Amino acid sequence: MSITVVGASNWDMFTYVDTMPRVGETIKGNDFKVSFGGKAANQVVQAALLGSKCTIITKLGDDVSGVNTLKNFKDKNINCDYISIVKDVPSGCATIIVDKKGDNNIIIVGGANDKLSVEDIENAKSQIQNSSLLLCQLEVSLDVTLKALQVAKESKCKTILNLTPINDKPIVLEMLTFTDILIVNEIELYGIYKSTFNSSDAKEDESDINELIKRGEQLISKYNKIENIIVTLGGKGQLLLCKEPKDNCHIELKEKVKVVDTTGAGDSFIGSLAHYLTKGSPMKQSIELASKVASISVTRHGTQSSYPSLSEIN
Ligand SMILES: Nc1ncnc2c1ncn2[C@@H]1O[C@H](COP(=O)(O)OP(=O)(O)OP(=O)(O)O)[C@@H](O)[C@H]1O
Repeated sequence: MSITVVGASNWDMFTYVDTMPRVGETIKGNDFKVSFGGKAANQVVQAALLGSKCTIITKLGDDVSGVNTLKNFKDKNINCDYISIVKDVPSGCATIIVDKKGDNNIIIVGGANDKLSVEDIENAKSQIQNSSLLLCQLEVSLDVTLKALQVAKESKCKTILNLTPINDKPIVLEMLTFTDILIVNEIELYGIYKSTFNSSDAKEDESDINELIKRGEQLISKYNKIENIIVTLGGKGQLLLCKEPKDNCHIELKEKVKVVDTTGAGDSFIGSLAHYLTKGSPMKQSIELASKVASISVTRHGTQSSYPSLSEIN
């Protein structure tokens, strides 16, 4: 029972300022923090913290952040056999400037993540096909993600696609023909609905649950392979959409928590969901358990640093 995650690892650098610098201006900042990021990295770390046997297929640069990221994966007992180090290329990184109002400017450099190739997936074919679950997002080249999903579906390995960052290229629609479980937030659901049905439909109310269910149902009947669509709704829980509309449900959060920082909550939820599904829990129960983990993560600062481990879940 193992999980393989394909995608990006990043080094997130946060600089805190009173006000954003203007072009050409040099200012003094108030604080600086670094943290591990990248959706694939976050998701695999959360699943591993809960005790799953995990592998990540990713690329790192030949630099200090690459060394630290590799150590972080090893410390979490994640299989690093399919991580390669790229010479003369930086590790993926995000420079995030946050002002005192909480507004931010973000610059993402793909670096080594952009070097992950279809050939890397071919080399990891047996790893993917011997896994119970493959987890992908859209942060690396889209042909790499498509290849990973295709390789998985040549075997019994289940596939989860987290459709973020949303992308309207036709290759993304092709991915949905190799996806068992699709995970989106409200905005991503509307995005994929529009590109699937070529629709410029004006009604796009992200808070209208019935409207979200309607769009999800149309998507699930369009793509035969998809068994479930899960729509994450932040503090409002999740929607679970199934092949049989009578099984659709809105899973509300069991208890209210004191929210400190929701960064990376989506990845905590997905990594946990992968963990509970591979342990054999039914879908609805897996969502409830994963939601509990993600709601602990929002009560703490940071991304991976906010993720609870098994011993903290009661
Ligand atoms: N305010 C909150 N209170 C409790 N739990 C929350 C809250 N916000 C998020 N969560 C938990 O985290 C899960 C994922 O959150 P969200 O819907 O914001 O994902 P996302 O939009 O994909 O987020 P991200 O920006 O992290 O990618 C939710 O389904 C829920 O379980």
